[in-house]
Amino acid sequence: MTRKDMQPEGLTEEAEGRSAGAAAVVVGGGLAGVTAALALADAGLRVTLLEGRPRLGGLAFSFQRGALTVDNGQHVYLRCCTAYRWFLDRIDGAHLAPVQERLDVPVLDADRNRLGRLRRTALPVPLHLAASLATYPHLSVAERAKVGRAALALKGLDPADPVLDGQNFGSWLARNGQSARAIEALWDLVGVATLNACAGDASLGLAAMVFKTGLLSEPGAADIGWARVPLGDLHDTLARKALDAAGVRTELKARVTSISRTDNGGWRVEVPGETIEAETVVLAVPQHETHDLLPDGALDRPDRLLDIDTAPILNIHVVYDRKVLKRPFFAAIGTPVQWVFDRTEASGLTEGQYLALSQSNARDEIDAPVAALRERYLPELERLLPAAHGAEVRDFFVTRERTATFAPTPGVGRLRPGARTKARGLYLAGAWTATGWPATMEGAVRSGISAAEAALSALDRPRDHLFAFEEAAA
Ligand SMILES: Cc1cc2nc3c(=O)[nH]c(=O)nc-3n(C[C@H](O)[C@H](O)[C@H](O)COP(=O)(O)OP(=O)(O)OC[C@H]3O[C@@H](n4cnc5c(N)ncnc54)[C@H](O)[C@@H]3O)c2cc1C
Repeated sequence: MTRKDMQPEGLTEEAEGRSAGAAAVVVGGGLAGVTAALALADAGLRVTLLEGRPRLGGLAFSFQRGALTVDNGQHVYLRCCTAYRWFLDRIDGAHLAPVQERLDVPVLDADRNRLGRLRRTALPVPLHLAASLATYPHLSVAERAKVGRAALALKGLDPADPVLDGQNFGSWLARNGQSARAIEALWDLVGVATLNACAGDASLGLAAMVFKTGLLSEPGAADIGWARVPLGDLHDTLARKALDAAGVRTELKARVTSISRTDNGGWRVEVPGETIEAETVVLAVPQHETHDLLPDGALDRPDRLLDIDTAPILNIHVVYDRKVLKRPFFAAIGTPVQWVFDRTEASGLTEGQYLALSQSNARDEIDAPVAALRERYLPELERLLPAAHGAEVRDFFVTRERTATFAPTPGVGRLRPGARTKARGLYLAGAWTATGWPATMEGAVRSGISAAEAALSALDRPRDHLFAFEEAAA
């Protein structure tokens, strides 16, 4: 195959000048696709990134609502999310989404009107959480002791064990002496936000992955990081800047309609108005879109992709005329409210306070009318935040992500394919692929790196520049 055969059509002279070598097309400009595109370009490939929407960032994006810049959903990550942190560094955005110095989560019990803290010390694992657990007011002394024992039992599990994937986390917690209260006030408090499912609906393998890595790998592993700017500043603006600098040709509003083999064994990628040929294709779109675009024979059981269910996340946005919350965020129990973040500064609001409520595992409410959500949540916020009494609500709106994550149900692990397919030169990426992680930004970035690694290895290209999971996590 000649080099000309492999050149994307319509490349500007400038882009052509910057890029050299084999051509790759990445389909999907979420975190997985952007990561794959950067990693391939950094290895010297001539990369075209095709994104159907008018922006990059996929499921983690921002939009304008009048003067307010709103994130579609509050996103956090943990210090143990080493690949996402690498990504932030790579796009020069780490300083805009810093990690708290030490894990510190205020937990408000609405029924008992009590504040607890989940904090860590600098002591080694598992002592780093011992003091906090010993004084956690939302659990009885007996429950705290049992939580400690369950945490140690969890430490002995291997999240990659396929047997665990088929088991139910809720049943495991019950078998390990966890009360309904301990599940609500601790396990689900963390688990629902990270897995997007309650313990009773989650795979033990994925839950073990989250709790082992987050709470039991290193003292600082669960320190929380979040963007102090709109998500779009990171995942769209800075990502685009990095892609441009790496010589990637990025096309927005370019929805791929088909991927097929060329006569010379490469790939033909169709977008309305253009056909692009390439030796390597990374398909970094959600599982259902992957199923629709996947060429015949690429996976043994493509229909299995359709069995990977999705789970919704609801975000409720409230703008008050005054400050009602002093902390940057808190979690709540004894109320439908889950996690609440102060987004005032990030959104550009200059007067009053803007709170974003992140409601995971939101199947029951994802389609509820705004008026019903308003009636339900404003009184709950007043119960949690006394300063909200008498404050004027200047704006109340919701964002609904019906397919926010894949559902981490028991058995989902065997449905998730890896980066390699049976079709030479075609690779899969996306948070839903077999990363070992739940659907997270970390999983998305890892999947993009895995796809690039597989592609570069097949092309016999250097891979030293790629983020190395284990080393960086150590
Ligand atoms: C409300 C919400 C809150 C969340 N909270 C957190 C959190 O706190 N922490 C965390 O780590 N994760 C969180 N997540 C999950 C995280 O956002 C996702 O796991 C991650 O962004 C997925 O990235 P991705 O690249 O795998 O997929 P996507 O973001 O889905 O990207 C796929 C891209 O492919 C594009 N595409 C689809 N079809 C085509 C086509 N035919 N042609 C071209 N392009 C196409 C889509 O437009 C999209 O941009 C949250 C998600 C949501 C929705």
